[in-house]
Amino acid sequence: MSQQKTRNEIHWLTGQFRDRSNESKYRDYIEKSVRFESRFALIVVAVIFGMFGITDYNLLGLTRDYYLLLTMRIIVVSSCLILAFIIGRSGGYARNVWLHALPLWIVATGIVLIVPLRPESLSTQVTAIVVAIMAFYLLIPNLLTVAALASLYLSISFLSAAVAFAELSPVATVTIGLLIMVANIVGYTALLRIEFLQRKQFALLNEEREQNRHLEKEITHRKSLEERLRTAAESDALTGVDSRGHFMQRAEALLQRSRFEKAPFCLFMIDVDYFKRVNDTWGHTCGDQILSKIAEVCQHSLRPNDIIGRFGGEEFVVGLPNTNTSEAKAVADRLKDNVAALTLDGEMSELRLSVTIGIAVADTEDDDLDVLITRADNMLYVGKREGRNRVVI
Ligand SMILES: Nc1nc2c(ncn2[C@@H]2O[C@H](COP(=O)(O)OP(=O)(O)OP(=O)(O)O)[C@@H](O)[C@H]2O)c(=O)[nH]1
Repeated sequence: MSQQKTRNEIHWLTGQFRDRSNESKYRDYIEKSVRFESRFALIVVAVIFGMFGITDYNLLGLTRDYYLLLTMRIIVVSSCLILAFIIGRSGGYARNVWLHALPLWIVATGIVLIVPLRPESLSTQVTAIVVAIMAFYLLIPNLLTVAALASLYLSISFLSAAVAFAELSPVATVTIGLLIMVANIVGYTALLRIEFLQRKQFALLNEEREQNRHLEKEITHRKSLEERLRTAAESDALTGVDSRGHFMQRAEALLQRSRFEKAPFCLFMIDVDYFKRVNDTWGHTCGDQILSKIAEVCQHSLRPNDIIGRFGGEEFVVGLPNTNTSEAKAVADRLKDNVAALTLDGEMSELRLSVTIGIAVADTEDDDLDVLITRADNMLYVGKREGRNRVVI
């Protein structure tokens, strides 16, 4: 936060960000509008500056001085128009600041050159100077430092030209000097304030964008965390089938629906035979791998609408909506055969696996999920007692 504060610090004298990269970003940000405004302002300045040629003619007639003034005005006007065109196309405010400074210096030189050619109209020119200083600061979009330097150049050159060519008295020199100074102070202060406020607004906008980006990242992170938590809660970590809790929820919903639709519903309890031996012989890690393989085989032996969950240990539970007794028997046989056909790699290739399956069919409206599970469990134990590797209904 304090790093951001330092980055957004504005120099009290220049009205620019102390941080160069931030200042450069700000100039890039305003470049488009500055280009447009500069072009517009330069065209207006060129037109006004050119129009004063009419007053030159009225005062001087077709004299040598008039032609000199006219030449100077044509140079200033065409320079402004050319620069307006260039700035409009490629006036990068961040890198080509000189391009924005150049018209100010050209216009300032043009104004100063009027003094030796029309010294008798000095009072009008003083007014024009004050207006020009204000325009430099406030109307022509520019950096405070650029505007201030050009204004200073205009002020000092004008005053020197006035003293040299218009034979100013010391009192008049001081009065005009003070007037120009005040114009500079007012212009400088006003532009400093504008620069300051605009950069503050830019900094606030950036802060807001940064916070939004941060928030978006946080939301994405939380969403993925939520998703991971949900998956972890809903599925069994080892086998990837439904966790017991999630299976119970889904099975309950399927059972209700079957009742509503008056459709049959079956439930399997599946238990891997002699799994303790597997663990004892090959170790728990191999036991885990085998369990997840069996779960995979079971899943692939079921139909898309059937659901399977891990009930605990080496026991799985399956819910079969829209399934009658004979269909359930067929599915269970297929599942049992697929497990029996399962071959493992390496040292365990000789190992033959089998499962015993107990089936319960929802008969009456009163058969709830727990009743079905108990009944399927009983069938499972019958199967175990009768020698395992079988399906019992
Ligand atoms: N590797 C592994 N073993 C498990 C896991 N959960 C339970 N078991 C083991 O499964 C075995 C179950 O043994 P028993 O309940 O005696 O049953 P069984 O040996 O399969 O014999 P029957 O079910 O009677 O055919 C135990 O040794 C448990 O430790 C598991 O997540 N991973």
